[in-house]
Amino acid sequence: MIRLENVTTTFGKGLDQFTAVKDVTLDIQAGSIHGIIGFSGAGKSTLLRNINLLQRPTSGQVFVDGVELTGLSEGELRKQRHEIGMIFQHFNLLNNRTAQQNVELNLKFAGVPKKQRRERALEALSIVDLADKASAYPGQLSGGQKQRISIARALVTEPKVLLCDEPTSAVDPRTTTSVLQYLSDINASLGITTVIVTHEMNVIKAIADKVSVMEDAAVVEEIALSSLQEPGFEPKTPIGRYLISDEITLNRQPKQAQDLAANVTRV
Ligand SMILES: Nc1ncnc2c1ncn2[C@@H]1O[C@H](COP(=O)(O)OP(=O)(O)OP(=O)(O)O)[C@@H](O)[C@H]1O
Repeated sequence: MIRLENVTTTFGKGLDQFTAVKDVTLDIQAGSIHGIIGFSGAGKSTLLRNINLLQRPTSGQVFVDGVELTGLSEGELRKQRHEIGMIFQHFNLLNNRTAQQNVELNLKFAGVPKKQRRERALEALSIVDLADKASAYPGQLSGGQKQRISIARALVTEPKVLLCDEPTSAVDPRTTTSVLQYLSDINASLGITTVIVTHEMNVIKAIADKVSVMEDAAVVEEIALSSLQEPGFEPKTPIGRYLISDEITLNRQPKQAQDLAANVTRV
């Protein structure tokens, strides 16, 4: 569904030039949840933003659902971006618009007639159980609720791909579980290919099928979460081993989000 070929992204010029993503080739399967993990500054967010060309790579190719985004004109790219939703650490909601208006904006940008926007926005809000907060302003909502509004906004154009940039970094642990549960449910029910950037291994262990480990702008290792259950399995790289063993959650099952569901309080 998503293929990056030899993607490199540099910032600045001359002596100030800095490579944030170095020659990354990556395949992400349709319908999967794919994590990108690494320490601060490893290049995770830049790589994620390379997928929808929010950050255009300096070189290399990006394919989403068979379309080479790096080969499109700006106009074609704008259309294609409706296939790719995105959520952010700090939600990026407009504070002077209601939840519903925030969600409707994406439909407006997608050229959906006004009459249909209200109904579709309410449908998207009901996926995250927030139809009753349609008239609330972001300032009246909790962090978890704001992230759910931003998930509804991302889903409203019925994208095939959902990009999540540190979606749980600004919320508390219980809300983290709730947000991950919604992302997991949405992936399962709508089949949306989901890519999650995080520096928290417990997020990856809870929700991802595979994880790309980044270090110094490169993807140094890819780990299928199911392999953590194989006796004797060890990540190949020191950073992979560190990240996997970093958390006190080593004995957790991948896809444990379902197991956690029983204890989740929706917030
Ligand atoms: N627009 C930009 N201009 C210049 N440098 C940038 C820009 N965006 C990112 N960088 C640099 O590229 C490197 C990678 O940044 P990026 O945000 O992708 O890392 P990250 O792994 O997501 O880090 P974090 O976990 O702290 O968000 C950093 O050193 C950052 O300062």
